[in-house]
Amino acid sequence: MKFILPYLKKYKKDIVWACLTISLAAIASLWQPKLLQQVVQAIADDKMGQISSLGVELIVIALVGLVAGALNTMFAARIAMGVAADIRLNEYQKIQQFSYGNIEQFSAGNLVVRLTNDVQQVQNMVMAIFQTVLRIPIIFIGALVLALMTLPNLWWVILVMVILVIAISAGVFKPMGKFFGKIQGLIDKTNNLAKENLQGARVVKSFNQSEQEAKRFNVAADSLNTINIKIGYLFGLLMPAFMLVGQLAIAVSVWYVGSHVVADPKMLGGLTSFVNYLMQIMIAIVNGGFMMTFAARAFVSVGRIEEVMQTQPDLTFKKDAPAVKLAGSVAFKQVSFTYPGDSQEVLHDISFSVDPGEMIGIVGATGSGKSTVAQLIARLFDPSKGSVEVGGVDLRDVNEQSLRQAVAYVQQRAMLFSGTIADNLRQGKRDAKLADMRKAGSIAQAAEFVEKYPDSYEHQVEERSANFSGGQKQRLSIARGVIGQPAILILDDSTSALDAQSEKRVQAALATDLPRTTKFIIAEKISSVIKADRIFVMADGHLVAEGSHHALLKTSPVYQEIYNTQKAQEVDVDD
Ligand SMILES: Nc1ncnc2c1ncn2[C@@H]1O[C@H](COP(=O)(O)OP(=O)(O)OP(=O)(O)O)[C@@H](O)[C@H]1O
Repeated sequence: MKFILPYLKKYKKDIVWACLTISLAAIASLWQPKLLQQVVQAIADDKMGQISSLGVELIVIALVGLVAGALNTMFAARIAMGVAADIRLNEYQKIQQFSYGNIEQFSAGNLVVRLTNDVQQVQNMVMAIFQTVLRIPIIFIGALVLALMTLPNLWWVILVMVILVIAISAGVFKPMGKFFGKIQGLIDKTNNLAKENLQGARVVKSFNQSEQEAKRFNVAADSLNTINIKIGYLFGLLMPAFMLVGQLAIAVSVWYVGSHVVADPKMLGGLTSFVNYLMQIMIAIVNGGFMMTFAARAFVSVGRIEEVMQTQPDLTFKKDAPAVKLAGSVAFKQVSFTYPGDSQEVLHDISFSVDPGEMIGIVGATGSGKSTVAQLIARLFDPSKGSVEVGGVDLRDVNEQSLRQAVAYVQQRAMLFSGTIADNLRQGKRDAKLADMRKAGSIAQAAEFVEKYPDSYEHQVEERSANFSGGQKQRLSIARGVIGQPAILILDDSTSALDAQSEKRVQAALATDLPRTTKFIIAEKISSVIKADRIFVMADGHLVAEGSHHALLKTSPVYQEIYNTQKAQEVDVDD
């Protein structure tokens, strides 16, 4: 609750209105039995003249209750949806501040559930507070007092009924609350399985894994089903048990009134409202039980959202760092690195320095640390030991905007966002004009297919860029990388899906059009880096050699081995 209170402040007026309308609706439903009692009494006393005015009163009260109830739903919905939207926005903004490491720590799927499903649970709870919870004490106390005032001799019927209803509620709602808690986790699991399966639909189909996947999904869905069935059983028990208690209370009341009505004829009218109040008391207790299980589920979600909000980004940029135009030099000073949450160091004591405009190739076996080096230059992580400098500035002291303008990192897995091609290119240069896009498209060899579309750069990119081939996606992400003419461009295996001819054309265009840009070309194939000024050779997280292709062939056994293996595989090494 402490977490939600600040969010409620904004909706003070709606809260006042919600409280007023819910009170009015509750009072109306307490009033109705009294009027009914008077109607019955009028019939018993043969005072038919009173019936029509009582009828009008009944209709007015019912209408007041109806309108108040409808207005209350409107105010409660406004508060609940407003609070949920504010929490969602704050949580989203918080996630935006997260480092890559923070996001990996939670996992992207988990964060999505915390942003959607968990916020929905909080929204449901806020709605319930202003629609139901406030009504419970008014109805409970009001109906109790009015029932006692109506037939005071039957106080013991009320007491026994309340004790029985509370006992049943405690017995049923406690396990139900536990089951609801488990449901949240199981929904996460089935969602994740379905998401993974659908995203990997091609792999599932090509490896004929549909049956296997269906079995995996069935196991999770069965657990969810089992819990839902258990909840169903509890509900199945709950309603008849309450009904039994209610009917017994009514039967006892009728029997009691029946045996005393001759002595006190007014008891007959009282019986109708007494029975009604008994039901209202029972429903108030049952609703209280429901609200408690509901709240238990919502509190789990509040905890999960709070966890996100309280997580400190493990990588922040100095707010007072001056914005400068960073030069294209890069220096690693005794850099070692361990991924957050891992214990194994993946880069060991790496030092090098690169001058502006140099073209650096990075080669090495898979898992040798090439991409990790790239991620440290782009400051997706900070080194565990040592320092990384760009343009002579330690990245821990750099201005974020300056770094993002200076370094363009085209990642191994091309990732485009839904929207248009132009929207994606503008991520690399906010105010990019058509001419900039054409230039970038031509460097990345993307113009040849983009400009064939009738809508050219306004062509739509579907969700997960499903309407582009792997090579097209790579070309577009290279175009996004070069469009801002960065001081440093990192191509992390970004041409792996391009044919040899296109790759050569990209490299030639980079050399002519971005001559002053420092380029890091990470590649599996030596042919991709053969023209680099220097090639860095990585092995098991160490920088084991550096030099030109010819020099390395003479001096580096690791490089020779890579070269010979690729040559043996008849990879076209254009020597
Ligand atoms: N996000 C991560 N969390 C934990 N460990 C990671 C992460 N990314 C990479 N690693 C580990 O760090 C080491 C270096 O990985 P890196 O991706 O830098 O290698 P690479 O040389 O680029 O490989 P490849 O050529 O296959 O892309 C590997 O052992 C890898 O398992």
